Amino acid sequence: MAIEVKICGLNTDEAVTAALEAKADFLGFVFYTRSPRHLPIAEAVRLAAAARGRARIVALTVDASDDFLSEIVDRLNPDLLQLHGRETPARAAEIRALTGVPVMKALAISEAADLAVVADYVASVDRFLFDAKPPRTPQALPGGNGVAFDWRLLAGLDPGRPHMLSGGLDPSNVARAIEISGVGAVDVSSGVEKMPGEKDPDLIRAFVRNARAARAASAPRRDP
Ligand SMILES: O=C(O)c1ccccc1N[C@@H]1O[C@H](COP(=O)(O)O)[C@@H](O)[C@H]1O
Repeated sequence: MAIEVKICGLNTDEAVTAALEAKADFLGFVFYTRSPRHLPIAEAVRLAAAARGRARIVALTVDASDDFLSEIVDRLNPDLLQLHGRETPARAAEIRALTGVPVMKALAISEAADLAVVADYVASVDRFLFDAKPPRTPQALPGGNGVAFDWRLLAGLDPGRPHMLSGGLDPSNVARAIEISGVGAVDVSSGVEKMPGEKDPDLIRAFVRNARAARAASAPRRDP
């Protein structure tokens, strides 16, 4: 079964076109003002128009308010909300009920014990995204830092929901990451950039190609 690929932090027509032509499955738009990939909602709506029906549209938020989430959903109509902050299981369930949009909760992983919280979230979310813990520096973002974790921690894991791997992936390591972790879906942001916030169409194409060429170790769960 084909590996699913999400390209996150898209902010130009050129990058959206590259992701769509490469047949990425998910296109991510970042709504977090501290990120170099942050977009005003109107610009995300414009960029996403080309993607609708060709790839799933993902809105990434970090501890967003009800008002902000409602505005994103009303205007962008995303297929998936990526919750990349400190949202609790109760808050994730609340967001899903408020918006009616499936949610993907990002969990920060550095050791096996970090996976214990999966059980707390499983009833409240539709997908998991396993990302590295951010560096302990004042300028570090909750994600998008280009930092990897030990992919072996995910080998053989069934979190009860479809899951994606992210954190420090790039065209040179994505196939190995898939083979070691056994995941059926991967997500990338900084690994397909020339500099923070500036996507490279060639790297986007190479990432999707190399992910699809990987030998998946396990049959991935599908949908939403
Ligand atoms: O990309 C961002 O700017 C971002 C900001 C805040 C939270 C998450 C963010 N991105 C997500 O982080 C992971 C890993 O990114 P990277 O490939 O290591 O750069 C990825 O899931 C992005 O969706």
